[in-house]
Amino acid sequence: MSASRSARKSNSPKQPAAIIGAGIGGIATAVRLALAGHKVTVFEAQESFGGKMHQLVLPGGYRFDGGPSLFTLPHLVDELFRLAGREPKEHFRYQRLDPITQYFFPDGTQLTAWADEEKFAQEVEQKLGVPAPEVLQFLKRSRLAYDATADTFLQKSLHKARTYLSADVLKALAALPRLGLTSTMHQRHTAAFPQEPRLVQLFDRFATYNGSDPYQAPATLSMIPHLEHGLGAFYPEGGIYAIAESLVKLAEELGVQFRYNEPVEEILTAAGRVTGLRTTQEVYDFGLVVSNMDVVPTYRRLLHKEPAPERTLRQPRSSSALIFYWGIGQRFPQLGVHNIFFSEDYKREFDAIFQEKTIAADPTVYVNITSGHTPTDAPEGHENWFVMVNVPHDQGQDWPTLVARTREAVLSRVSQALGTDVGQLIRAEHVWDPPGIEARTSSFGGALYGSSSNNTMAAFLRHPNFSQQLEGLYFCGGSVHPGGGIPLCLLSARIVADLIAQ
Ligand SMILES: Cc1cc2nc3c(=O)[nH]c(=O)nc-3n(C[C@H](O)[C@H](O)[C@H](O)COP(=O)(O)OP(=O)(O)OC[C@H]3O[C@@H](n4cnc5c(N)ncnc54)[C@H](O)[C@@H]3O)c2cc1C
Repeated sequence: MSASRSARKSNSPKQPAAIIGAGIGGIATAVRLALAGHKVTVFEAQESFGGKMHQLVLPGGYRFDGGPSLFTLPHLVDELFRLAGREPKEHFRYQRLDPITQYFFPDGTQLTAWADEEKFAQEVEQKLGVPAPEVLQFLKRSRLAYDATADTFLQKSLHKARTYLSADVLKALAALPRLGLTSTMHQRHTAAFPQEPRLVQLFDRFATYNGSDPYQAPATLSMIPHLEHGLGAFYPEGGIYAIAESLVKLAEELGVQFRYNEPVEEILTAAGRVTGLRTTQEVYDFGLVVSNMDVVPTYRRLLHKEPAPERTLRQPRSSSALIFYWGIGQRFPQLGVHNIFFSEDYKREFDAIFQEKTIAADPTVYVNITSGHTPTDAPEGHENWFVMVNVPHDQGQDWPTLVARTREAVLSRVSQALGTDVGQLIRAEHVWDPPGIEARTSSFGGALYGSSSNNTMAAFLRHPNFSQQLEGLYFCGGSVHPGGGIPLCLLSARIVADLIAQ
């Protein structure tokens, strides 16, 4: 044990803790509990860690991050290394992306989202004709909304009475109506840029960052652009998978034991508290259990003898994704790490997802390419395309038909925008659809972010980070408070560790 580690680690013996699932939330919780002095065992159903944050390699040498591709708030990863007394840069490195995103509109307009807000505003003025000061004013409002609410809604448990005793929290709650509880994100963006539907579409897209619908989600979510435009988008050295990889290494150095290929089948309880776990291999005694498994199957499968919080579990799910991983036999210098090919009719697209539970004929296409930054991710002269379309979560749709139809629509859109027959360039292919996402991660219906944030009260209706019925049971990860996405999963780990410490 290093001197720094022993200095940081708690001396008092704590009860052993079990974590169900080695997703990013489970890994971060393992690090925190190990640092607090708990002996931690992580049970993972799959053969390795990461959950949605896994990686895959296709024949021909194309490496892909399987799930997340956009990385914000990197200090939340650094924080874990610092807590362990390590210099973050020696274990995990990243760079700020500039430009952040290349946007392609159906009318042929191409717009670059530069990291610098002024430069981005100038680009919008030049390409879309919206005066730069109006764009800067919008981004400023996004920052103010973020600053007014993020600490309260993302960093604290909303389900403990003591949270509401703080003056900051009461101030944030009082600010909510002003920040937009009665209008939608789309209405907010249309009011800001009435003359330019393309800019409205660009900012509406941020609703998809937590799997929501900009035509339903409250205008308070207009704070999301600040995450990317104000605080920055980042690229980890080696890709997103490096986040999970470096944190698992840290957890192992802190003594955390990872038991792969060992799914948990039941959380054992007696007299209102957790007593242990039954896995496919053994029965274990544990008084402290943290589930990183999606909260719906945690109740339905692991706690089926206990009453479930039905109202919480019935909250509408977030969107899911259909991903085509393509090894592409050519380089496209006009593309960056993040590329968006917008559809003609954004409203149609979200109606299809959230009302009709299907995929619109002409969906917006997101293409993530990491081989420009990490050359080993594709052979020389080739690229690794992670091509994603937002889709509804699985409700028994005819996925093979939807996948085949959407593949053609995607190829048509990107080929048209790039002036090349992209289908001819595909050298390797893999597809991940909502049933596949559920099968690999246990996420209910393959939803990417747990429940959606389409409802004004969504933040309060998410499952808390602790069980209200069973002592010793806690929850982390994207299906519980504060929500899905890498930063929020990392924050869920912080909240769980704080609750356990208290
Ligand atoms: C295609 C896609 C794109 C995304 N894009 C982004 C993005 O750009 N930026 C971003 O921030 N976020 C993005 N996300 C969301 C982000 O990936 C997730 O919010 C986050 O990774 C979820 O982490 P988690 O801790 O909830 O665990 P999960 O990743 O859901 O992992 C849960 C783990 O628990 C294991 N498990 C489940 N049941 C059991 C059991 N019974 N016993 C043992 N183990 C079990 C699973 O095998 C899995 O390893 C994306 C997700 C996907 C799928």
